[in-house]
Parts: sequence; C-alpha cells; structure tokens
Amino acid sequence: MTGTPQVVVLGGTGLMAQAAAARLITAIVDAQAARGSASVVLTGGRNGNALLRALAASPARDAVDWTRLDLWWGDERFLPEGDPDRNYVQARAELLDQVPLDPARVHPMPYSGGPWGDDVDAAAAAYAAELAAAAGPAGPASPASHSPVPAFDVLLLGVGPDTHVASLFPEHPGVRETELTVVGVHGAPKPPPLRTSMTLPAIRAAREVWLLAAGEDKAGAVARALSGADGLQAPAAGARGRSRTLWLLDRAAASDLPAALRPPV
Ligand SMILES: O=C1O[C@H](COP(=O)(O)O)[C@@H](O)[C@H](O)[C@H]1O
Repeated sequence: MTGTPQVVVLGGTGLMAQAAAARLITAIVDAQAARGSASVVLTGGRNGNALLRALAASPARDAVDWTRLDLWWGDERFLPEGDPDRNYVQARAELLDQVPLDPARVHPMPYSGGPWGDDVDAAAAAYAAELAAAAGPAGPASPASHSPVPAFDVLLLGVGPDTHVASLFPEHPGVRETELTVVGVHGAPKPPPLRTSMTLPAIRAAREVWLLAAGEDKAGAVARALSGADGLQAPAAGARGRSRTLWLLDRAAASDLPAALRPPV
C-alpha cells in the first residue's frame, strides 16, 4: 500500500466530478492498453453519481472500449431489485444504460427479495464468491485474507460526513473485518439499515483507490481522515490503494484541511 495519499482540490463540485471523470476515462483507456481490459469498482452517493453523470456527458467517453470493462460495486443498499435508492439502479440511470457494456462483465451486488431473500449475510457471501471466482487462482489475495478479489484498476469511494466509505461506518463491525472481502451490514446509521459492503482488506487490494468528497458537509470528515485518524474511527483513513491513494476534493470539502495538507487550488 502507498504511504501518502495524494490530494487534488478543484474549484467546485461540478469541476471535481468532471476532473474525476476525465481521470477515470484515462485510467480505463490505459488499463485496456496495458492489460486488454479494465476493472473498476463503483461507489454510490452524491459524488459517485456526479462522476458518472460527468462521464456520460464527456465526449471523451468514446475513447473507452466499454465491452472490455468489468464493473463491480463497493457497497449496496439491500433493497428490492428496482428500488430507486439502490446504487446500481442510480448508476444505470446516470451512465450504464447509455454505454455498450458487456452485461456479463457488470456485477451489481445482490438485492433483497431475490435469491437471498432478506438474508443480507448470505447475499454478501454470494458476492464474495463472485469476486473470488473472477479473481481466479492467480488473483491477488487481500493482505489479511485468503479470499481473493480481482485486481481492480480503480476503486471509487464516496466519503460520508461521518467518514464512512462504501458501507463501512465508524466503529461498526464491518470496519473491523480482517478475513471476509464482503460483509452484510446490519443497523447502518444511514438508511437503509441493511447493506452489503466490501471490507477494508478488499478495498486495499485495488491498484488505485480514489476518494471523492465535495461540499461543506464533508469538510470535517476529510480533515479527520487525512490528519492521522485510525481506520476504525474514520473508515476513510483506512482506505488505501496498492500503488496510489488519491483524494479528489472540491474547495468546500478541503476547507478544514490543515494548511500543510492543502495543495494550492
Ligand atoms: O450511502 C452511501 O453513502 C456514501 C456517501 O454518499 P454521499 O451522498 O454522502 O456522497 C456512498 O459512497 C455509498 O456508496 C452509499 O451507499
């Protein structure tokens, strides 16, 4: 894992989303050139959706070979299949329905009422098995786990005002997980209470982890996570990529950062 996170601050929310979308297009194109295909883990929430919207609006999106892209999710709200609050449903509306993806390479997390009924832990285990199958025998094991996940090129994370990432909330059991790659989340402080989430070991298996935060309500969380908080109390602080950890902020989200951590805007 890389030691020092990189911080990039953009002028406003829209610019942050556009800059993140431009970087993501480049990262996907580079991965496809280097390895034949690319693998990206999507996030939900306001900033994740804004990135997808910016990507959909970008003429450069045609540089991506969408048929050679694997899409995974870092977390999901455990709700019925078509529920508009599901991260997958929102991602489809923002981008996925507008580009020629290979459906076999799109891996939404399970919904409630499907094969796993209301058993969120069974749903999480099924997603972990899907990740392990995609990783294959040569896939990188996450540091503390024997369950492999694919070598994600970029794993995106929104940062909540309480420093949560994916559905890993401060001091919750999921953030303490060291073996499993995906967990069922019970009693999440942000609705809905039932969720599935990748764990920190799975997140840390990604080549690059990008954390997105825009808006004044994120300023305290960003400052805490980047000022040496531990990953139990501030899950965002525990999210690191193997070769890069990049924070993409707007000016408001960066406003509480100590001067030493704030790059020139
Ligand atoms: O509920 C969730 O929240 C986080 C953060 O969302 P935001 O709207 O505060 O930016 C998101 O990253 C996560 O995927 C989602 O399930």
